[in-house]
Amino acid sequence: MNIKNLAKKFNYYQNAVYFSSANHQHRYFGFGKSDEIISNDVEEINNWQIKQTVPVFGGIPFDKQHLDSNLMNGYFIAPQYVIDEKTGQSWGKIPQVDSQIQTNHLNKIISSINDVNWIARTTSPLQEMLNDQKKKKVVLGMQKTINLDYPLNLDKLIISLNKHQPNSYHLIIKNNDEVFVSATPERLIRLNKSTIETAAVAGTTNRDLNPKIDQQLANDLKHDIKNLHEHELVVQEITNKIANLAKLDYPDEPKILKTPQVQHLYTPITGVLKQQTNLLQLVAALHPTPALGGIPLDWALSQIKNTELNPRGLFAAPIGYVLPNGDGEFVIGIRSLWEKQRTVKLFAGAGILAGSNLTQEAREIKLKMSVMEDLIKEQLHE
Ligand SMILES: C=C(O[C@@H]1C=C(C(=O)O)C=C[C@H]1O)C(=O)O
Repeated sequence: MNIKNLAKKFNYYQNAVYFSSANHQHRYFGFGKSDEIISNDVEEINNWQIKQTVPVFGGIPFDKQHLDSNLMNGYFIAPQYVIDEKTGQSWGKIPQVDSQIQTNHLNKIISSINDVNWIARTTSPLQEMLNDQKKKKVVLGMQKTINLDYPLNLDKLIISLNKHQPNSYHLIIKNNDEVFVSATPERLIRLNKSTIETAAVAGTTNRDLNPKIDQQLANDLKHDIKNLHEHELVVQEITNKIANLAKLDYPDEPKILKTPQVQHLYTPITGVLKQQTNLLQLVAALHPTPALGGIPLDWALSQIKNTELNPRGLFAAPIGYVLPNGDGEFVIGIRSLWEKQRTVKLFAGAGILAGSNLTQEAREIKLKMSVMEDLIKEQLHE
C-alpha cells in the first residue's frame, strides 16, 4: 500500500497514528484501537507497553498541569493494525472502518488569536539571568489559537508534510475529535538493541533563498558566541544525564541542521548501553533537555509555568513509538499543533540566555510557528 492510500484511511478511523523518521527509513501508519492508556507516569506506561503485541504510539506531557484533553495530559495507543510503509512489515489485523468520518471541505479560518505581551512577560526571567550567573538558560514559548470552519483534513496534511517538511520527523496522533501533529527536526532518543542515538539541537538562525547568503548565515551561526554557548549547554546536559547509562560518542564541534524555515546548530550523539535500559527509562532520564527546559532545571520550569499563558501538554514533550521488541524512537514535539474539534493551538519557543535580544527571539518563534501555519494554509484552498 502506498502513502496516499494509507493517508486516506485517516478519514475512516476515529483512531489513527502516523510516524515518519527524518531519514525516511520508517514510515508507520496505525489504525483502530486495541488498547490505550491516559497517563503521565513513565513506569505505568512502561508496564502497559510491555503487554502490547503491536507498536504503541504516544507522548509523555511536558508538564503536569491540567488540560481538558484526552491527548495532551499523556496518551499512548496500541492500534489494531500497524504497517511500516517503508519496509512492508505489519502487526495485527486491519479493522473494520468506523465510517466515512470526513469529506474534503475547503476550510476557512474563522478567527486567529496571537499570544500577547510575550516580550513584557519574558523580561523578568531575562533580568533574573542578568542578575545571577547560575541561571543560564530558559526556553520560553508562545501559543497561538486558530478557529477553523471544519476539522483539519489529515489525509491532505500527511501529503503536505512529506512535500514541505521532507527532512523532519512527522508524527500525527488522532484520538476521536483530537489530533496532535508535529514536524520536528529534533530526536530525543532512538534505541536499536543496545545502540542509542540522541542529539543536541539548539542555536538557530534564518534561511535565505540565495544559497551564498544561506551559507554565510550558517557560517555565522557556527561562530556566534551566544548560540555556541546555548548549544554547548545542551550537549553537556544531555551527555551528563546519560553518561552512567551508555558509552557515548559525539563530534567536538556542532554541524548545521537545515529545515525549510530555519537552520540549527546540531550535535549527533551516539552510544552503546552499559546495562540493559528500556526506551521509556531513557526518555525519562533525558527529558526535559535544556533544548526545551533550561538550566538550572527547577528554576527554568518555574519560569516556564509563570511566563507562558497555557500549559504545554505534549508541546515540547517526548512523542514517539515503541515496538513490541522494545526498540523505538522518541522525538521532541515542537513545530506542532493540537486540534480539538475545530480549535487549533500552535506552539513554538526559543532559548533565552542572559545575552538574548527578546525582539529577535520573538521573530524566531514566529518563524518556527510558520511550519504548522503554512500546512494549515494549504487546507484553505485546493
Ligand atoms: C522550542 C523550539 O525549538 C527549540 C529551540 C531552539 C533554539 O532556541 O535555538 C532550537 C531548536 C529547539 O530545540 C521550537 O521549535 O518551538
